[in-house]
Amino acid sequence: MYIVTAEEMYDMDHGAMNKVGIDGKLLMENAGRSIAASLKERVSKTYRILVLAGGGNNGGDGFVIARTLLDNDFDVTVVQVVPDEKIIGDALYHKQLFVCCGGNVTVMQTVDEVGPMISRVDIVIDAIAGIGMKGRLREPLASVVDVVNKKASYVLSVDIPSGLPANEGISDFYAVQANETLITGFPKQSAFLEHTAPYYGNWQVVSFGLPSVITSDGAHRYLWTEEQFRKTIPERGRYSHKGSHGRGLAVGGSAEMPGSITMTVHAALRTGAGLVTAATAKSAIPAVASQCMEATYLALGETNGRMNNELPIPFDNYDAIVMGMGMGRHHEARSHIRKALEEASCPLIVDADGLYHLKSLLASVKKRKSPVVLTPHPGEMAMLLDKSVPELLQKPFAYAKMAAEKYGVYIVLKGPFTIITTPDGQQTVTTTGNEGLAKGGSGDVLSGIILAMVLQDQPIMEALSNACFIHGKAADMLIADTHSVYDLLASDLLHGISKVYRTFV
Ligand SMILES: NC(=O)C1=CN([C@@H]2O[C@H](COP(=O)(O)OP(=O)(O)OC[C@H]3O[C@@H](n4cnc5c(N)ncnc54)[C@H](O)[C@@H]3O)[C@@H](O)[C@H]2O)[C@@H](O)CC1
Ligand SMILES: [K+]
Repeated sequence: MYIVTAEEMYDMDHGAMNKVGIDGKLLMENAGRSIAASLKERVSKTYRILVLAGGGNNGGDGFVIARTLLDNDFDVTVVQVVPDEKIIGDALYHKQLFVCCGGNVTVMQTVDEVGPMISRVDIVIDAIAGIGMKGRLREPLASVVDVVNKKASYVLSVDIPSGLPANEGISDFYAVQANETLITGFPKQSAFLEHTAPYYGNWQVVSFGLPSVITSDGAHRYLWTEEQFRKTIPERGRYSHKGSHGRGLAVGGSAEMPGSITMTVHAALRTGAGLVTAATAKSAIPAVASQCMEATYLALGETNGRMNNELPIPFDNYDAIVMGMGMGRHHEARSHIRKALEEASCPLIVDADGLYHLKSLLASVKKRKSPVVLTPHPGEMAMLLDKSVPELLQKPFAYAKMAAEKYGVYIVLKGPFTIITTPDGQQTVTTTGNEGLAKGGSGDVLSGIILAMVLQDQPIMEALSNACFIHGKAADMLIADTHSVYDLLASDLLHGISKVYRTFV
């Protein structure tokens, strides 16, 4: 499923109308009918429904919903929150159909009238404004939204909560707080941003009949769902052997932080890597080995329990490498990262402290022939780009794309909505996971899962998307079953990986 900006959605709408020749009135009919059909399935006819219709096509959708529900004997009325002259084109056509079918439209004179009407009904359908909103909602519509937010017992928004921007990068808005949103066509960027997503409530996508010849044109952002995971997860051949599933290397950890690399190698093995070696400070090895018997070890020279660069790492012996977790920010650790960039001819994944070192080496990354994957959380991404975290979170899609293209890297920008970007700017989003992951060690487990997935026979973009899906889904399955968001530990995720495989593969 694509994730779109308002402009991309309009391009598809216009393509359907101008290239294919589908009438806009028909698209509006489809959109409204899909939403009414969803309501009909689950709402009792004893419920009173009020549609708030604005002046654009979003309001037009509202008239179709009202007409369809009325035809199905629902108790539905429409309050038109803009004057008559603002209802034009396809929306006017559908308003007239509603009225001809016996529908009742009240044109709002003052905002004060709206409160009592909202208080009398069970469901408010918010068709005030859609993706055509420009800037902050003006009066009197802002006051109407205020009344909806204060008085409505249940709000269903059409396409997008009115007042909410569809695109990233906008912080000044006043919007409906929906209980649910039925999105027409494709989800908009704002459904995947921390500061705007909560306004949607629960959301689902409904179709308005866009032909696929139009939708496949030029979209470059996708939601990575369970369906994609099932379709793309590589099969494990009956006659495969450990070498078929890759030799992975994880470089990190120290005497003081042996847990990070332990979780990484353990997660990589649990996810399906054939062979995994942990390269860490010599004195950390007993602690790591006691927790993970299946890994092999490469003892690195150390100073005060932290790796130094006395002993070289044979980077070329591996099929993929992950570096950084718990390795420390001292300069000897940096020289291992530099060497890996120069010498390793396999995919290189850089996480945690490794990202800190990489900042000064970014210019040389593009010269590498084999892929580099960066796995920052927003703080690390902000550090890499010299931005503040709030700045980054306003426009994560744009910043990730800009950095991935500029440095020629894959970026896994971690968060409640993880955005994965390829060097040519394609993006996927995974939405699995929960607040139980907000604990030390979660990222180390993800690094291991990523290492294992990159080692399998699949394109890197799919490997990264599947890895993020598994990591989040493991957490979701654990809190649905044996754990809660409070007690979940990163090491519990290792068992969650098994649950994900047993359920979805
Ligand atoms: N063929 C299509 O284009 C389809 C469009 N659909 C619907 O149409 C919507 C987009 O329609 P439109 O482009 O007409 O735009 P909207 O319906 O989102 O709203 C634009 C209206 O809001 C007003 N407005 C803009 N900025 C404002 C502000 N800051 N304060 C107050 N009023 C403001 C405009 O004057 C206009 O009346 C989608 O969200 C979707 O619901 C669907 O029906 C599917 C088909
Ligand atoms: K709306």
